Amino acid sequence: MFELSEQKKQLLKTEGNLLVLGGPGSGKTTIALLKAKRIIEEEGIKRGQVILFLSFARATISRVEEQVGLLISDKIRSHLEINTYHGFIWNLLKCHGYLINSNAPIRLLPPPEAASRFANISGKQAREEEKYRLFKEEGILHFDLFARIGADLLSRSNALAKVISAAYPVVILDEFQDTNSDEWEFIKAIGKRSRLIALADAEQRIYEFRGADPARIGEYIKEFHPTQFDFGIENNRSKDTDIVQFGNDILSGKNIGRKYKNVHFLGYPFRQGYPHIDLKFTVLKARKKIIDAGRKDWSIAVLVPSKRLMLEISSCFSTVHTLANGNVIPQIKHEVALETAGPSLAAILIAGVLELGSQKQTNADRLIGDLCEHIRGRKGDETPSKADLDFSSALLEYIKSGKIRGKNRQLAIQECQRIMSESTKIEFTGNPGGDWITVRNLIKSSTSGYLKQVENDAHFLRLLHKGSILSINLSNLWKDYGNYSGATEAVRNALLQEHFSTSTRVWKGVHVMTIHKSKGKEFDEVFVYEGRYQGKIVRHDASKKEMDQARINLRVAVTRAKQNATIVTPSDDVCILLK
Ligand SMILES: Nc1ncnc2c1ncn2[C@@H]1O[C@H](COP(=O)(O)OP(=O)(O)OP(=O)(O)O)[C@@H](O)[C@H]1O
Repeated sequence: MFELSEQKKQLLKTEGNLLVLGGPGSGKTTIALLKAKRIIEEEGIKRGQVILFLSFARATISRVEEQVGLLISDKIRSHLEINTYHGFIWNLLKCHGYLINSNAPIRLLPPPEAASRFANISGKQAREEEKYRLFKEEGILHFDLFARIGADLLSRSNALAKVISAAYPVVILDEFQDTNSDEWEFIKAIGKRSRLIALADAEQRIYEFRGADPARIGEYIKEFHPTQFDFGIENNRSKDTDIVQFGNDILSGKNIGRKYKNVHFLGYPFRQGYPHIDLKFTVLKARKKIIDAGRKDWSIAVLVPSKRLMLEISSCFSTVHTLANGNVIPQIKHEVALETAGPSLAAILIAGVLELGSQKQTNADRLIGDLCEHIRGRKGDETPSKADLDFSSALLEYIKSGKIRGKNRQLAIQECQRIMSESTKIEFTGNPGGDWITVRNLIKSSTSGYLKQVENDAHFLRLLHKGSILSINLSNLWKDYGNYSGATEAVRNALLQEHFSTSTRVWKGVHVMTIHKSKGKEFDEVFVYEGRYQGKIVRHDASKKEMDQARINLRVAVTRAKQNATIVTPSDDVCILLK
């Protein structure tokens, strides 16, 4: 079992609210779970009472679950709930939402549909107002409002707040430094009666853009008077390496000119036509070394500053390259955390064709409507381009007036009509996987770029594997009706379930993700990669604030490594934090 420092042993004995500070890998999550274990086993917890471990992201939860598996027996596991703010608050609202909104039941606005609905509302203020209006007037809840509405609920109903705190007497707050103002309001409300254990590292604050505030830890101290513990630079993740030291030195710039054990730097040259091939070689080499050493359950992460670079790397890893000298560079099997809006909206469109086609009905307007949703919402939180917005507005106008101008727009309409008509001629088989691909291929046959984009996005959907809930539900529809009537609803439900599911994901093999997504995770080998033209860790002309944020981001990235961290940067334009 783990050996604990005196300070950690002391923490286990301390009652009341706690603030647990410490650098990357200092053991904050681990000690919080051990504390939960002790509370459950020794301090006594009543039947039905649960310790809540609150995290921001589902991906972090799977990492925490891994640790729970090592530390906590199944017997006491039932007294521990690990959930996201979204998941926990949604459960509250499902049961008690009527207390703050008479539009019962409250309906959720899933992120992909929200993206499409908000596509042409510009300005933060206007978007916020529309979110509130939707909730107040129509009872439709945008995901961004969860924490604020949850806080409202607890502060308005004393009786409910008492019930919740009786059920959750202790709440552990993971990554507390990244708490935004709405989440803070929620914490203040629940902390009135429940004990709080906040885990934080101010220097891992990488969500300032979504409202994380440097003053938050101070506010917590003022409000809850916690007993404080600081594990400083204790390093349990990458023992006997200088990885944490390097991470800390990056913050002040002390790293320049120094060497660090197990921290490597690699410059890559410009290679016409093969932009990321050096990274690919490097990862292949690292993977081979691990496999040759007979290691099982290994993990490698490639962490990049931007989503666009992540997609480029993923596509490079998925390609078999043949070099000028005839050498063949194989694919690298990997996982990539893709934006889910595009694939989700593509799935809704495909389900619509499946649903109508299998009933021998055509309704091209519905397909055109689904195509508009996809065009407007496929980039998630990013606003679509003006061209895309204009295109989708023209199609929507066509649905109303039957009029459309412009070659590409007419083509999209004709293609929707053709696809609908062709879909009624398909002999569907009742095998959801096969029928899904038949529809996808029909869409692929389109000559309209916008429909091709749907087909492209649909490849990244991971909902329809054998045995999945969606696959079973579609099979059941077929059994009941002999067609796929209700397929769209089934897909929407599956997408929502996916959003709240906290099923454990195993972080093994090669992963490509943004630095932001890597927070709270750990991998054997980490490659932090920056692009040549875009996806820089920091721009040359960055402001002081941007530079400080980039230092924090780079520290988070390298300290995800257990064994080796390698920073890969263009050799003729080395990252300015390294020189
Ligand atoms: N006392 C200990 N002895 C040995 N290993 C430990 C100990 N505490 C934690 N570890 C291991 O060190 C790693 C990092 O621990 P943990 O995730 O708890 O740190 P953290 O402070 O939450 O990290 P971060 O802030 O980077 O997310 C984990 O693999 C964990 O199993």
